[in-house]
Amino acid sequence: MSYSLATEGLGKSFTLHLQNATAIPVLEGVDLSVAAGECVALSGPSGAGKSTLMRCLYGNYGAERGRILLRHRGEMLDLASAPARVVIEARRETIGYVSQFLRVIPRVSSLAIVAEPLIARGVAPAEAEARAASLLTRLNMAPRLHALPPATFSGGEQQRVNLARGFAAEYPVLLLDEPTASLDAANREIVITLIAEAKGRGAAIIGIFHDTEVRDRVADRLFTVLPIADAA
Ligand SMILES: Nc1ncnc2c1ncn2[C@@H]1O[C@H](COP(=O)(O)OP(=O)(O)OP(=O)(O)O)[C@@H](O)[C@H]1O
Repeated sequence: MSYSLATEGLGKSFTLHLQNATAIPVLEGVDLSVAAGECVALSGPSGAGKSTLMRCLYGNYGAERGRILLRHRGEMLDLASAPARVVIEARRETIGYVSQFLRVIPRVSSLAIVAEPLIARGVAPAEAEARAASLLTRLNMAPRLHALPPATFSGGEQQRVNLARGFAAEYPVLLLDEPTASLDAANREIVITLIAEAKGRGAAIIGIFHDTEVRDRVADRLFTVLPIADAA
């Protein structure tokens, strides 16, 4: 089977520098894989390391051990050892990450935030903005909100801007961290549809879904992350 993203023996611990450099091991020997068109949901108890694993997959946290293999430009790229410029290129073209909270940039409109990844990839600004507007509208963001910076938006509105940005770009690999956490039932349904459409066009998706109904409807299988003491 060929995978869009796979980890081999991934390990990560945190070092608490202000507490005598105490090491907190979080991930050990993680072998996870996701194929094109598949959605894998990370499960496991609170504090087990699901968010840490997601951040390692996107390169926000460096992996201490193991490999993170991403199908990028037709070849398997090890994100764990790739130079920063290659990681940035992979993020532009291949792997997207919808975090739980939007990173708000002062004075930048919602439309520009959503269109930005498309423009970075070379899509003409007018087309990128049309696609951004269409996604925002699908997520029930009224046109008057498109021109506003999302700093003053509600939690659910900010999450929808973040989701529009992630889905508009049509990344081949998409990481979703609790994508429906702040949404009402109607918008939750739309996100479920967007995930199904992304799978349909061959995207590989890894998600954390605390809403078990959403998880059961979108996930093809679960990958359990266990606290290291339990896994040993
Ligand atoms: N930056 C950090 N520095 C030190 N410890 C951290 C850091 N980030 C996470 N941890 C610890 O790593 C462990 C895993 O945290 P993580 O947030 O990945 O868990 P999770 O499975 O996503 O939990 P939840 O389901 O509650 O969101 C926890 O014990 C947490 O306290």
